Parts: sequence; structure tokens; C-alpha cells
Amino acid sequence: METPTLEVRNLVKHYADVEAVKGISFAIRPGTCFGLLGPNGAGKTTTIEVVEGILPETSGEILYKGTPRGESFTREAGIQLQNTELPMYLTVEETLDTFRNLYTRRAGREALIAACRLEEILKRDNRKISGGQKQRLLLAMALANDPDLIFLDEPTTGLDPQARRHLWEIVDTLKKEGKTVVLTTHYMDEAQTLCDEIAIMDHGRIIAMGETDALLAAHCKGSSILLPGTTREESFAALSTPWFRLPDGRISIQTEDTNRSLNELVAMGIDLSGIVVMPQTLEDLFLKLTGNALRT
Ligand SMILES: Nc1ncnc2c1ncn2[C@@H]1O[C@H](COP(=O)(O)OP(=O)(O)OP(=O)(O)O)[C@@H](O)[C@H]1O
Repeated sequence: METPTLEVRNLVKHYADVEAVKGISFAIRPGTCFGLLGPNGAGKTTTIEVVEGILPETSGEILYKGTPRGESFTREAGIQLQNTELPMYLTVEETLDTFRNLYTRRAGREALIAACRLEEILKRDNRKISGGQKQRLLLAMALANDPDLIFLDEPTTGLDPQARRHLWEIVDTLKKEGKTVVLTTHYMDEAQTLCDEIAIMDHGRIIAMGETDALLAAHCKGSSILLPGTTREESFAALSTPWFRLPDGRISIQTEDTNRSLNELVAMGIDLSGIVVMPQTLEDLFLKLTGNALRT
């Protein structure tokens, strides 16, 4: 088997009074995008920050291209952190140049500007760029050393749909160039679009992992039935399938036998006005496994 770009073996991370990561293992193949998903507090950021070398591990092994992380990891990894503050009083161009000059191995300046679509905002002060533009600049900074391995921690949180898609296109191009990407996200559509493999974390453990398509094929064969939020929760006591209340108030019923579930609802006397029936997605798998609605 090809040597993984990154391999994590039995990683444990404790803070003073919290066991944030409780022994997780995964391997990421070169040129793929690996998604780390999970509800708030699952341990994703802790995992990614330990792997990046920002936090020390409590125990476990982390291998980069088959050996413990060393100088080559520092040289070849690119990190886009969550909530990074940009230097004030610098323009986008000055910020990017400053970052590129930190490295001996560098991405081509013009290629970087084009890849992250910064042409239009180069002369603009960092304080005067939009959220999507800031994310693109942060991505350019993470790519300044022409990394082989790129960490993106919730890169599209808070962005509008167009800006998110913009960032997806950039990630897709990185993959096509053979780069390996580690992504944490709360957006299941994002994971489904970008990730070749995903791991779902909850309470510091990986509760499901595999190729995205295979996970979907194995776990999302059925339908998701959505009922309006006005339906009373007590009504569902007799349902034979799992159900959840979504953040928007609607009830989501997960079923592999749509006809049977609809018949059950009718037999229970539930008003089916406004019902929606959809094929299951990664979001339904996530709900089924964690019982947690995602932050939106
Ligand atoms: N510096 C810290 N000191 C103590 N506990 C921490 C610290 N950072 C995180 N934790 C705790 O560790 C657990 C995992 O947190 P972490 O931020 O890794 O989760 P996450 O999956 O990234 O969550 P989110 O989606 O909200 O970013 C949580 O219980 C959190 O409160």
C-alpha cells in the first residue's frame, strides 16, 4: 500500500480536566481530502492542532510520509487556522509577500494570487476585506510555502453560499494538483462534495470512518422524512425508526422502508400536511450516529 501522507495512531489528548481525544487512529492517502466531522466539542480542533504540532499530544504516534514529524513536516505542511487575526495596516499584497518571504520553499507569487483569486483586492487594507476574501487570503497564506499537506479548519464557516463554492473550487484544484487536504467542517454538503474519506468524531472518539461514497452507500440507503415543526414530539413514541428534531424545528425521521414509515405515521393519526420525503445524505448519517444536530 502507498505510504500515507499522514498517519495517526492511537492519539490521546487530555487537557487539565478534559479528555478531549480518546485514542483515535486514521491514515490519509496522498492527493486526497480527508474530512474530520463531528458536533461541537467532539475533539476535531484538538485533533487537528495536535497533528499540526501546535499542541503536544498526551500519547500516540503521528507519522508524516511514514516517519515521525520533523523538519520536512514543518517545511511541507500548510495551516489555515480558525479565527486568525490578520495584521492591521497591511494590504493583502503586503501580507501575502510577508508570508511568502518567511519560507525558502515558496509557491509562485502570481500563481498563488490567481489560485486564491486575490487579484482584485491586492491593494486593499486587511481591515477592509469581506469574510470570503479574508478566507481566501488565509488560504493563500497557508499555501505560501507550496505545501504538500494542507490543514483547513472550518474554512467556510460564516461564508455565503457563493463564497463557500468559491473555496470548494480552490480545494478541488489543490487535490487535482496532488496535494493532500485535511478538512474540518460542520457542513455535510461540503464534506460530501470535497472529501474522499471522512471520519465522524463524537466525545473524543471516531464513531464512523471510510470512503465517503462507501459510507453513504452503506448507511444512507433509505429516506429522510421531514415533518413540520408543529408536530408534537409525544406523537412519535410508537415509531419503529429513529427521529430527531432539526435546528429549524422540523422533525426528521430516518427510514430504510419509506412505505412502512408512512403507513406507521398514518396509523398513528399524524397529520402529513407539509411532509417532505428525501433520499438520505451524509447529514442523516451524522444525525443517526451522533444524535446531534449540526451547528449551522
Ligand atoms: N484549551 C482547552 N482547555 C480545556 N479544555 C479544552 C480546551 N480546548 C478544548 N477543550 C475541550 O475539549 C473538548 C474538545 O474540544 P474541541 O475544540 O477539540 O472540539 P471541536 O470538535 O473542535 O468543537 P467545535 O466544533 O465546537 O470547534 C471540548 O470538551 C472542549 O471544551
